This record gives sequence, structure tokens and C-alpha cells, in this order.
Amino acid sequence: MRTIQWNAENSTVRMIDQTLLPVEYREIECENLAQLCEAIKSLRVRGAPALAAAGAYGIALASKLSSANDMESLLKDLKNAARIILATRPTAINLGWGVNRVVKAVSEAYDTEGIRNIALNEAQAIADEDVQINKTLGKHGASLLEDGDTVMTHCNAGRLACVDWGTALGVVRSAVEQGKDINVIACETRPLNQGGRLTTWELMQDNIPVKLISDSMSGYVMRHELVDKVVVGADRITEDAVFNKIGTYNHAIVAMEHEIPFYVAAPASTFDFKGWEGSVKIEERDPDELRYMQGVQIAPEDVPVINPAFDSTPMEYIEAIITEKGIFRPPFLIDEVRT
Ligand SMILES: CSC[C@@H](O)[C@@H](O)C(=O)COP(=O)(O)O
Repeated sequence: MRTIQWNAENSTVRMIDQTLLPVEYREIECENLAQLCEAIKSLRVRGAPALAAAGAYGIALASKLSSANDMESLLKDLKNAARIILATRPTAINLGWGVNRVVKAVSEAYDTEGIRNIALNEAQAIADEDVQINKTLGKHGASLLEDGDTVMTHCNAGRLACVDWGTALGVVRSAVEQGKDINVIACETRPLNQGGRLTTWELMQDNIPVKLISDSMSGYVMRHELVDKVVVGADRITEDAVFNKIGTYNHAIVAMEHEIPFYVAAPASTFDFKGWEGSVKIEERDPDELRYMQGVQIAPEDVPVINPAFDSTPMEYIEAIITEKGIFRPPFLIDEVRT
């Protein structure tokens, strides 16, 4: 099962509900845009490349559900759907990339049927390409891993964060596929524990050795030489910084202190060719994510909270960025990735 896919039988978007893992594996179906947006906001589907597919399928879904029977009204409905989807999560650029690619593709259509067909075909292409891109990226990245390496990672940049295979964990999977013996240390990734819940689960499914640590232990494991390389994913890459799950920056600083290479693995669709560190909106999430854990209160009910979903790591901390187009080492010009 892909993380997210189109169900042609009933024209719905089918996905693995990642909020339930690892306790329960359940696939859910989004029948309309409101359900899809709720799934994105509540992280039933999450991870930058998976969000590109979610956004793209969202436009396809909106085109199927729209009752418009002239091109102008249908395109207006799709633009409206795009606006609603884009408002769900502001930081991962891939969401907008997926939405905009479908909106742009449908402008080539000659009639309403053409719009609906193109929307779905383009969304399917985005999903299919994601798998191939991650495999190519994975092969490039695997050349940086040596037999016997222990790789530390943060959040979940695995197949659950993509349509399949993964970016950071795709690099690990490709290295394992080449016969290398790779161990993974997964940082739990508070507050929503994507590392503890998802990275561990998917690596254990594949029999790739993984050990879980809390985020506050990353200094310990690096100082005690238990980590050879750090590989993380990204939600947005500007010329000067990499945006990824909150806590990534801390790991990058410690890695540099201990001369441990810090790699970022991300498809070209994660690059923000116009933005700079200061221009990116960081998603601020519900304070209750810190006050409660699985419904259990773990802090005073009304304590004020700071809860950014992402942080930015300046380029000087990054040894290399692994993409499907090859490996880029800072200082690099972001335009090199575009071409
Ligand atoms: C290949 S996924 C890369 C990033 O999207 C991932 O590391 C991350 O930060 C995901 O955050 P999330 O809030 O779970 O969507």
C-alpha cells in the first residue's frame, strides 16, 4: 500500500492514517475536500512529498465533485479548492508545488471533461514520479554511506512521509539494498513523535536495525561516537537554509561540533527558488500538542506554549544536500538544482 493513492472505484483519496500508528494500521478514504484538509491538518497524511501528492489529489477530487458544467466555473472551483488546501499547512513547499502543478496542467484542457481527466492524470503522475525520484535520490545518497555506518535521523522522512520509499530513509533503504549493513538511530521527535511512532515502525517492518532515543539524547549519542552520519529530510530549502521538523537545528549544531557529516535528502520539489530563511512562514501548531500526550495531561492546562512545527538550519551546518539530480555541496547556487 502506498502512503496515499487514488481509489478509482469510488473516486476518493485513500491513505494510511498516520495518527494511529504504530498501535493501529488503518486506511481511510477522503470523500471530499473538507475530509482531505482535515487529514492534512491533523497529520493523518504528513511529510513533504506525501503532502505534494495529497494536494494534487485534492485538486483532482475537487474537479470530480464540482457540479460546474462550463470551463470557467470549473476552473474557478479548482482555484478555490487550491486556496483552501494551501491554507492547511504553510511551511512544506511541496504541498503548494503539487497543487499548483495540477492547476497549471488543467489550463491546457479544452473542455470540462478534459479538465477532470488532466487533473487526475497529473496527480497520478506526481505520485508515480515521487516513488521514482526517491529511488534515484536514494541511490545517490547511498554512495555517502559506508558498510557498518550508524545513521541518526529526525522525524519521519521515510515511505510514510512520501508516496513510497522515502527520502532520508530512502537513502538508508538504498544502501541496505546495495548490501551495506546500516543501523539507524531514530530521534523520537517531540511533540508528535513521528520518529518514535513512524520511523521505528517502518524500519522494523523492513528489518532495518533501529534504536529509538529521545531528542535530548542526540548530544549524548554523538559525543559517545555512536553516530557516523546524520541524514534528515526537508520541508523547504532556500538558498541559505533548510527547513525541517523542529529539533533538526539542534542536531545539526551538535553534529558540527563532533565533525559528524550532516546530510539533507529531499527532492527538487522541496526547493524554494525565491525564498530566503527570513521570508518563510513557520507553522505554529496547537498548544495542546505540548500540554497533552495521547489525551493525557502532561503540563498545566493553561501554561503558555511555543509550538513551531519546523526550524531552519543555516546552510553552513550542512555537508551536502542529496536530490534526484545528484549531490549538492554548499556553498551552492540554488539555481543549479533547478536546471
Ligand atoms: C520526506 S519528509 C521530510 C519532512 O517533511 C519531515 O522531516 C518533516 O519534517 C515532516 O513534518 P510533519 O509535520 O510530520 O509533516
